[in-house]
Amino acid sequence: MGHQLNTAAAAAAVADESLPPHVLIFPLPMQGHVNSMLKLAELCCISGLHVTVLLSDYTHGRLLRHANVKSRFCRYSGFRFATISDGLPDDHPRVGERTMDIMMSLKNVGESQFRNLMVSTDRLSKKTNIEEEDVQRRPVSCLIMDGVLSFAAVVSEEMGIPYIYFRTVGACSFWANFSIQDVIEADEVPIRGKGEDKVSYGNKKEMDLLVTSVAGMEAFLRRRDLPAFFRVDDVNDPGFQTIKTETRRSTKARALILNTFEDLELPILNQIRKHIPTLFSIGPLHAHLKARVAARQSTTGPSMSHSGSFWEEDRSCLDWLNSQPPKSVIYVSFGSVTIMTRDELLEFWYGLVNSGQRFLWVMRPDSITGKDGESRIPVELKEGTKARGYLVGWAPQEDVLAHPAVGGFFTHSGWNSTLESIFAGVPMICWPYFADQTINSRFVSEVWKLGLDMKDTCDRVTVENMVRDLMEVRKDEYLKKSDHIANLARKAISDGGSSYCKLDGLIEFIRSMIL
Ligand SMILES: O=c1ccn([C@@H]2O[C@H](COP(=O)(O)OP(=O)(O)O[C@H]3O[C@H](CO)[C@@H](O)[C@H](O)[C@H]3O)[C@@H](O)[C@H]2O)c(=O)[nH]1
Ligand SMILES: C[C@H]1CC[C@@H]2C(C(=O)O)=CO[C@@H](O)[C@@H]21
Repeated sequence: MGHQLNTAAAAAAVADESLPPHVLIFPLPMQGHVNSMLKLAELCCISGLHVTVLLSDYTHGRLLRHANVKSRFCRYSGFRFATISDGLPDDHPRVGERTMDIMMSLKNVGESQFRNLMVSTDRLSKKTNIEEEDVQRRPVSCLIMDGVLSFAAVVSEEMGIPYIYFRTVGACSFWANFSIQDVIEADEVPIRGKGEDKVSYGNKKEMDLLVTSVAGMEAFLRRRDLPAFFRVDDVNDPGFQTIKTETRRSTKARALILNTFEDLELPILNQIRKHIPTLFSIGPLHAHLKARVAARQSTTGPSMSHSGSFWEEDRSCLDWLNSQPPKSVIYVSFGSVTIMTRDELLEFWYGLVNSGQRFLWVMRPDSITGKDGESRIPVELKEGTKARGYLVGWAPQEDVLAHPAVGGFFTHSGWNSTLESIFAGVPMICWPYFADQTINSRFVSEVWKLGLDMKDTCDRVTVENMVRDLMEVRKDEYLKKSDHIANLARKAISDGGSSYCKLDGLIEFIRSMIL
């Protein structure tokens, strides 16, 4: 009997060894983070790894309702989701300023849930509560976690699981956050003299001063361009402090993944590499995934979209775009988190209509504060929109940006939107709302020269002038520059390109962790 048991154990051990590495991917449960981490998850599946993606129950529900995640991932037998709670009630808005609650709440409730899940499933080698099929997999051999969820690193260290950080923002924002202590010591925050609201935050003269303490950005980074986390009255602000410590903790991980490419952010990546030498820049992930899927298509059948949307995509806008002239439409979308007042909405709307340009505008159902019905929309806006505009609640954004009729993007400068626009060769007008967006927009306008930065203003005349500038007056100049950088992005994800090679390197790195 003893011998039989030993033989069974030995057989299981042999079976285990032949199993692929098992990666646990754990994004902050927000649209922008889940989008890019699901792309990485699919790339890992394509490379033959077993993958578990850990989401909040809330986010998982949104994906099941509105995205094709079931059909998208059922092609990979080693893939599955697991869930925990984000600690917020279902009716919490999870948008606007209250988005920070997601990170802060998970910080409080995440660690014990994560530990329980890992222990009760023997590091996810056993079936979880939401799983339908039981697939044999080894215990998690590597954790790839969002770079702001360091409580997961604590559990990982306890269990001896190697971990890698994936920060879903650009290198520019990561590096500014990494430099927070230097900026505080140089007395460049807090900004003294406050404006009355978010748009007019800070004393204008101080906000326009150059920041001297973020290495490599001295020539162009103004205080108003620092990630919006810096907009605090007190440097001990809990959100600001959390961003500082989470970012600094990245040095403890085995490696850092960024969704960017070498030709886009090389000088900043080199700054980061002085502190974190093992850095995999593997983006733009949305395009990288498409390229790798296309490369294996001949053996695996027809292509499928890679939607991870939390809202239903309204594809009718693609039909509308089909009937518009080439590069004539400005696409307007402020991502999944931005909210605006009714006054701001009207300023944008007048500006767009008065510019005389065609526009496709994503008005997310939960994005207007104090909304009180369509009846109060002035008739000239209704008519201008009927003549040259199209409104949707949520769009298939990657397809929209790739459409030949789109010639500009009015964006909030979320990092995914920025990369998607760069890859599609579409120039931008930036109206950053919070977080990393304020620095992304500075890089778009001053470093890459791909468009205009409208930060800290919101009036119809500025909107009208900027839309005209982008779509008419300086159209050729911006298109030429955008085309050049789009080519570099294409090169990065092609066979032998920087992101392509670094992704192969990352997969090898993960494989080496089970030896
Ligand atoms: O109608 C729409 C609008 C957006 N998207 C997609 O939604 C994602 C939005 O991501 P992003 O542009 O990064 O903006 P946020 O949703 O605001 O993302 C959060 O996460 C990002 C990554 O960390 C940060 O850069 C942002 O500041 C933060 O707000 C993109 O992939 C878009 O393609 C759609 O599919 N349809
Ligand atoms: C809600 C924000 C907390 C941190 C995230 C972030 C980052 O720098 O990683 C940027 O903006 C938001 O996506 C997140």
